[in-house]
Amino acid sequence: MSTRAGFVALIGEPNAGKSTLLNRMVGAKVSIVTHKVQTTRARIRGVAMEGDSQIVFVDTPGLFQPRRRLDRAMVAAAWGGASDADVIVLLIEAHRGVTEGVERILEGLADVGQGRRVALAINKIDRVEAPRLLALVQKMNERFTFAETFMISAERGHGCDDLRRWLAAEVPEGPWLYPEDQIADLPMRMIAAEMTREKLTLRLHQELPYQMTVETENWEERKDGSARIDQVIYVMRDGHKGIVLGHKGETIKAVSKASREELTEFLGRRVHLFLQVKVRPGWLEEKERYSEMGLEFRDGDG
Ligand SMILES: Nc1nc2c(ncn2[C@@H]2O[C@H](COP(=O)(O)OP(=O)(O)OP(=O)(O)O)[C@@H](O)[C@H]2O)c(=O)[nH]1
Repeated sequence: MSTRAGFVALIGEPNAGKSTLLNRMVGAKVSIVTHKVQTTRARIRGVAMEGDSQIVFVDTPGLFQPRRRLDRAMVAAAWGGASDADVIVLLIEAHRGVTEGVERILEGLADVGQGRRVALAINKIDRVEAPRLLALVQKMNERFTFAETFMISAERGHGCDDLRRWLAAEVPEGPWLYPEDQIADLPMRMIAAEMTREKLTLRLHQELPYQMTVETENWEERKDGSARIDQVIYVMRDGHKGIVLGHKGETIKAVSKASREELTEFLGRRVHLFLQVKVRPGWLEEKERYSEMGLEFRDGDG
């Protein structure tokens, strides 16, 4: 059996229906709530299995929420997740057509999308009549050479299976990136890590060592209905460790408490959260390796 696996960046304006589509693709409810903090990190939104293919969806936060001063470097960084992905899916809304936001994305694609597979998915087709839809398909394809165009309704499911099958065939041949038994709780692990990261960011402000990552190492469902979550905060240098721990461990304690409270509310049950800080000097190299796959920090994060 030859397996396939790869990264798919789902891009589109806010409200285009990315979350709805993702839930369809992944087949489970995945919602990321920590959008308060602007990071340019490509994070994993979910993993879909289709036949022998593993499709890992990443998103590119910050891309479509222009900041007051959005310089070139930030735009480039924000596109990072998309430019590292094997396939890009641009999601637009049928009834809104080529909006200003879509124009901006098309401009970005002219750079980033060159030489890579980009699919167009026109969503919310339930909201328009066929002639208007076809005109939009034509207009968009005149603007960019899409590898394929899909007309879908993420909410009702139309066209979603076709899109998933197409993506499954597009991702490169290779071993799966996640063990099958971890896929189900992967989004939750990511969300939990993101929550802790957010608390660290809020707590440390400018002091935050940007070369830092949080990983959920272990997630255990306990018989009493609570969850035990072990996370590791990786920093680059010993000095950073001190910053994260804080005076007498005050910072890490406060972060742990805040993150635990949010997780408890999010999960609707008791959470035991264990945080550890580890120095991982080799992380930068790993970071580069990972970012090739659209996985980790981009420079300019934070
Ligand atoms: N009519 C219609 N509405 C849809 C469809 N797909 C999504 N929606 C609605 O569009 C709205 C936005 O969907 P989301 O999935 O939250 O959009 P998003 O792109 O993830 O939005 P952000 O998180 O803001 O980036 C929701 O109210 C959905 O119910 C569709 O196929 N048809």
